[in-house]
Parts: sequence; C-alpha cells; structure tokens
Amino acid sequence: MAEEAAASTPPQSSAAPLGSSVIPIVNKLQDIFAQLGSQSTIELPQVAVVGSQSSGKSSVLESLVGRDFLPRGSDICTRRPLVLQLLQTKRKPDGSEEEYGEFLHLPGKRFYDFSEIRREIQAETDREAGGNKGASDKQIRLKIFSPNVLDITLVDLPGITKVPVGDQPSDIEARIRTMIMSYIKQPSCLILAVTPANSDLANSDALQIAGNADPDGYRTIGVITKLDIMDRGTDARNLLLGKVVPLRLGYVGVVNRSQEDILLNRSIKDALVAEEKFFRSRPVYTSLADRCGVPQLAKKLNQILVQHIKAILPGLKSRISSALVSVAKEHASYGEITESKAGQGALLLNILSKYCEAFSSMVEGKNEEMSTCELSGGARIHYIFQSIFVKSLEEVDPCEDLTNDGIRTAIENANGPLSALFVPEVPFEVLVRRQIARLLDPSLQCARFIYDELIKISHRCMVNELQRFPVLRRHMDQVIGNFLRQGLEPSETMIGHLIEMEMDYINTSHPSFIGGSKAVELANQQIKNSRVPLPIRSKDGSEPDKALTSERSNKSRAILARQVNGIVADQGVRPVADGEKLPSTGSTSISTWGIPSIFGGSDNRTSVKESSTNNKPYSEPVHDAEHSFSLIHLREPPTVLRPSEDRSETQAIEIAITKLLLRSYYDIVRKNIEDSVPKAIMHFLVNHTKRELHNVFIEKLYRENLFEEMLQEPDEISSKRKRTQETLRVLQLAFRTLDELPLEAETVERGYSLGSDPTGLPEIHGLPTSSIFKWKWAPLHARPLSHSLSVSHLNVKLCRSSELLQPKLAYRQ
Ligand SMILES: Nc1nc2c(ncn2[C@@H]2O[C@H](COP(=O)(O)OP(=O)(O)OP(=O)(O)O)[C@@H](O)[C@H]2O)c(=O)[nH]1
Repeated sequence: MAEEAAASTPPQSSAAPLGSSVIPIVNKLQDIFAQLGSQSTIELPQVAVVGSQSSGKSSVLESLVGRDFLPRGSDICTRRPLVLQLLQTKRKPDGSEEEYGEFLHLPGKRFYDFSEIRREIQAETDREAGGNKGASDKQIRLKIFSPNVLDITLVDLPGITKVPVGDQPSDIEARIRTMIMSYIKQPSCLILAVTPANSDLANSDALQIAGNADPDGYRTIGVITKLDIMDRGTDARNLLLGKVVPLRLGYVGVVNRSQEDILLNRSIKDALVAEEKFFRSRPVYTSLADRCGVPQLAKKLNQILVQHIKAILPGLKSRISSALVSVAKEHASYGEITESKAGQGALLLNILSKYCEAFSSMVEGKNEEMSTCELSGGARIHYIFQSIFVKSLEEVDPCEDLTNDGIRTAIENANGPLSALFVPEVPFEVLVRRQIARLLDPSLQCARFIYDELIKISHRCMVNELQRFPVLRRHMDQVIGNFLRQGLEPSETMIGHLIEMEMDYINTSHPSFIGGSKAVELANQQIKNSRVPLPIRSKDGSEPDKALTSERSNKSRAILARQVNGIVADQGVRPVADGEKLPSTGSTSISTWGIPSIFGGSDNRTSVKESSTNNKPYSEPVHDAEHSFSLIHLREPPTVLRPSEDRSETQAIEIAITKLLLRSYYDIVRKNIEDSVPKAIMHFLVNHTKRELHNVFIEKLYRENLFEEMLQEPDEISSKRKRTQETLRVLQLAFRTLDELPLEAETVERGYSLGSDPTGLPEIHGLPTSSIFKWKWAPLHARPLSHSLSVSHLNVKLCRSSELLQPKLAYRQ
C-alpha cells in the first residue's frame, strides 16, 4: 500500500527543488496577467498537448494531475482548448490533503468533486461549441489546487481529426490545425507531442505539427502512449530511443487507462501502479527507466519547463518593465483628481504656468519634445522670416512692372510744362514710392504667417496634459487666439508705419545709394555697350536716314554729358545764368531745389519735349482788314495724351538712369524692410505674447467660480485613468513578483558562476564576495550583512545591483 501511495504522487516526488521556486512565480504571473484579459501582451510559458484524436492526450494530462476530471467516454473528445493550471498546495498539519478546482468563468467557486469538474468542462464546452461535436477556440481556464501536483500550466487542445462528424464544418481539420498552431507557435510554449505506440510514428500528426512550429526541436517532448496494446512481439524501445524519429528532447513512454479501465472505474492511482508494474515486468524497458512512465514524464516536463522559463525570464522582465514605464507615463498624463477649491486653483495655476512655459520654450526652440524629423516652433518662424519673406523680397525686380513707356510717361509728367533737360528726380521719387508701397503686402502677409505659426504652436502645447480638460483647453485656445489677434494689430500698424516712413523720405543721400552721376555713367556705358541702334523715327513716322540717326545720337550723348556737368549749351536751351556755379565734374551735388539732388547742377530745363502725335498745329488762311494775313487756329488737344513715340537716345539713357536709380534705392529700402519687419513682428507679436500670455490667462481664466467648469473631465478620461491604474497595478505586481525570483537563472544567463569561500559566503569568479558585500551592501540596505543570508538571496541582490557588479569587473581587470 505504501508503495502504491508513493506511486500515486509521482509529480510531487519528482519535483526539482529549483523548479519549485520558479514555476510558482510564473503561475503567479499568469494569474496577474489574466486580470488584464486581452490587454496582456506578455506570453508566459506553458505546455500544450497535441496529437491526433484519441491518441491519449487527455489521459496523459489526467495522469499528470493524478486525478480523474476530464470528460471521458468513447465518443467524447476535447472540443475547446482547456488551460489547466496545476498549483501545488501544502498538506494540512494533520497530514490530510485538500484538492479542488476553480474555473475562471466561475470565480470563487471551488469544485472539490472532480467528477463535477468534468461535468462543468462538458457543459461549458457545449455552451460555446454546441452539443453536437462542434469545436471552438475559446479557452476554458481551470486551476487545480493540490499537494500532489507540480506547478505546471498545461493546455489540452482538440485532437487533429480528419473526417468531420456531427456539427463539425467540412474544414474541421484545417481549423483545428490553425487553433493548435496558434498555441504552439509561441516560442514560450513547450509541446507535448502525443503519439500512440500502435500507430506509425513516422506519420504522426503530433510530430508533424510540432515540427512545423518548432523545427529545431528545442521545445518538443515526444510522448508515446498505448505501449500496452502494441502488437505482440513488438516493443517501443527504438521509438523511445529516438531511433525512428529523432527528437532533441527525447521521448517518454506511458501506459494510461484503457477504455475498459475507465468503464470499470479504475482509479488513476491504480493505473499508475499498473503502469509501473508494466515497465518493471518487461526487461526490454529496464534500461530505459528514465524514459518510461508518467512520473518520469512529469519530472522531465518540470525540468525542461524550468530551463525554458529561466531562458525567457530576463526578456519577460524587460518587457514588463518597459510596459510599466509607458503605462506609468500614460497614467501620469491623466493626472490626479482634485476636489478642493484650493487644490483646483493650484492645479489650474500649474497648468496655465506650464502651458506658458511650453509655449515659450517651443518658440525659443528649447522644447524637450522637439521633433527631429521636421522643423517646428521657433525654427519655423525663422524659416518664414528668412526663407520666405526675405527671399521673396530679394527676388523682386523693382522695374519688372515698369515698361519703358511707363517710365517715359512718368518722366514727361514730372517735367510738367518744361522740357526735360536733366534726368528728373521727381519721376524717380514717384516711381520708387510706388515700388516701396509694393513691400507692404508681403510684410503684412509675413506677420499673418507668424500669427498662424503661433496659433499652431499654441495647439501643440501640452496636448496630452490638456486632454483631460477639454473645457479648459477650449477656453485657453480662445484666450490665446484673441490675444494673438490683438498682438497682430500693432504689428500690422507698425509695418504700415515702416513702409510709410520709407515712402515719406526718399533719402538720396544714403551712402549706399548709387547717386545720379554714377547712374548716368553706368547708363551711358550700357547704351554704348548695346550695339542695337536706337529706333529714331522722323516726325512723319518714316525711318530716318542713317546719317541723321547717327548725328542725332551723337548729339543726344553730348547733351546728356553736358547735363551731367551742369552745362547746357545745346540749341534751344536756356543759357547758364550769371553767377551760377558750374561744377567741373559729374559728381553729385546739392541741387538748388532744397532737397539733396541726385544730380548736380541747376534746375534749368529745356523744352526739348515733343508733343503727342496728331497734335500738329495747323493754319488756315484768315483775312484781317487791317493786317491782311490769315488767322492761325490751333487744333483741340486730344483727350488722352501719350508721350511721343519718338525714342531718342537721350530718352533711352533717361530710362536706363531711372531704372538704375530705382533699383539702387529699392535695394536700400528692401534691406531696411527685411530687417525691420521681422523685428516689428517679434516685438509686437511673438515676444509680446511670450511676455504677457501668463498674465492674460490669469486675468481671463483664473477665477474661483470657473474652477469647476474649467477642470471638468470627460468620462472617457476617468475610465482611461482607472484602466491604466489597474494595468499599472498589475504590472507592478508582476514586476515585484519577478523580483522575488532567486535569480540564479539570471546569474547563469549573464555568465556569472557561483562558488563559495571558506567564510561560507558565496564567491563570484573565485573572488570572495564578502569584501564587495561589506563595501557596498551595507550602505545600500542599511542593515548589516548576516551570514545566515541564503546563497540565493545574496545572488538576487548581487544580480540586481549593477553597481555591485561593477567592482567585480574592476577586480577582474
Ligand atoms: N490501452 C490504452 N488505452 C489508452 C491509452 N491512452 C489512452 N487510451 C484510451 O484511448 C482513448 C482516447 O484517449 P483520450 O485520452 O481521450 O485521447 P485524446 O487524445 O484526449 O482524445 P481527444 O480529446 O478526443 O482528441 C480512451 O478510451 C483512452 O482510455 C493507453 O496508454 N493504453
């Protein structure tokens, strides 16, 4: 009997001491993550049982558990994945034992009667998959608490079936294979590939599907069932030795209860005894004792599981810790709930201040969350100023919208009734003013762009933090929007002033201005260099002869040269008055008009201007009694007068000079505007907002009667907060649970070997750790080192502290 009892509790007796410390933690983690439901992304190690239908999967599971609890019967099969968590419990002090099961779908309900568990599995299967052999991939989760089990999580999966029966769809095989694959393809899953000994191992469905999921065979254990019903004269020796289909982790042969045993209500305990007898009585299996029987399978499973868990734990831990960090961050973004007025006020004030800081730092480019893939904040403002505004102004040709005719018209208009003698300043001033006025629009547009940017920046500030306060966000957006609009007005006014200032005083004494004489010189140069003869038409419109053309052209040049020198000696030109000073060179001098003249010399004008075409005087014979000659009648002047089409070289030079002057002066103004407009925008809009925003917020939003309204949270946020809080709690629990591990596993993972020195303290790489211990340990934990501290405890601490590992590395060097 005593022998029987021992055999009836195989898993416990075979439990590896190391395993008992790792597996409970994994089980605990599984429970922890089960609380998160589908949110859990961390896969924990488990053992899945796969094989064809009726290969003996459920029987193997039952034997491992040591209890009868799975639905049985000749036509009853597994139709939903059953996740079975075996949890080892302590025996009661009086030696009695308590075994019970609990379903996840029936929390708190303990099933002490295992046949009731079986019924519940069956009923729950029917609830989801129907009563007529239908299958479903929805799990049934069951925990078995017993002093007679090892801590293992097993998954019983539906058997691979070929022929659909009952309500099964025609593609049942493919569906079940997909379902099985979804479990066993996980690298954290160990595969128990069950094949009956009385079938062809080379054609085993179990080995085939396991091979697909685990081609290297690191996670697959072969299980050969039904050794007792093999053909007489045959045995499974070669199968178990891996000589038929080699398997890295090897095979274990088992003998489960037959259908007859079940019908006769033979207990598992009895079955295990019978199994032991079976192997003992067959000499062929004597030398394979470590590969035969359910207890050996349990032991093997446990060892492999522990190794497997050890291998994946470091990764699991780092995944949990990174999940912890991101969930903690998300949770923090939902903030705390504050009820009191004082608390609300402080919170509001804090938000407003932080917002202003965030706004300023974005504008200044000091924001920590600054993007590395695109320009943002202040950098965009700089781009608008330099690459849009300045560049656009630089690309503008001040003469581009001025035709030569236009310039001539302006010149003739400016001359008034007099003929032009000098290249006149008035048309230059008129035209340059017109060009300066053109700078107003782009300058205003630039201000608007910056305003838009500031609005964008304001929307990007504290996006996450303000998610929970949509009302406050709306009000803040409103306040900052109004405030920015208010800031836009003075900047626009200032820009208007800047342009007006430029228009009001054309400073021809500006040191960078080309000046009249230089312009004349250049214009002459240009005309000379252009070989195209100037079209000079005769008054009747016919082409002049070449001699005349050249004569006129020379004459024009001569006149112009004299104009520059202030000497006019051509015919029809007023002679130089007495006392008038005649500058001997063409340098710029002060004109007699009272403003700095762009040309030197007097304001003497000549009437060389020709009237418009069709404006010829005509005469009609008129008889007068006294003087007998005919009266001369003038033609009415036309309503619209255009400058003469006659283009003399003088006029060409005048136009060229005007253009040169325009370009030169425009350049000066453009530079001023390029410099002062951004300054005005920065002063009146950008920096003003930075300086005053906080005050404006306080003035508009910090009102006690508004606290409640401003800090209103949407329901969605409070539920998100609750959910992340729960996830955080679970992850923290998981992290702490992993911290409880005696991290020998990690130590080995990281390549540190353990030994011991004569002091009884463990050693790392042959160096006594006691010195490290005294040196670093005591201050860290504020309690003296006790020699009674277990080796594993010390390992844990040593592994956790990177600081502690550093001195060891230094030692080794
Ligand atoms: N003689 C003998 N019969 C066995 C053995 N293992 C299982 N059986 C019998 O084979 C039949 C099928 O066993 P199960 O454990 O239900 O097989 P299963 O793989 O779980 O079946 P499904 O869940 O339907 O896929 C039952 O009648 C078992 O009693 C064994 O080792 N020897």
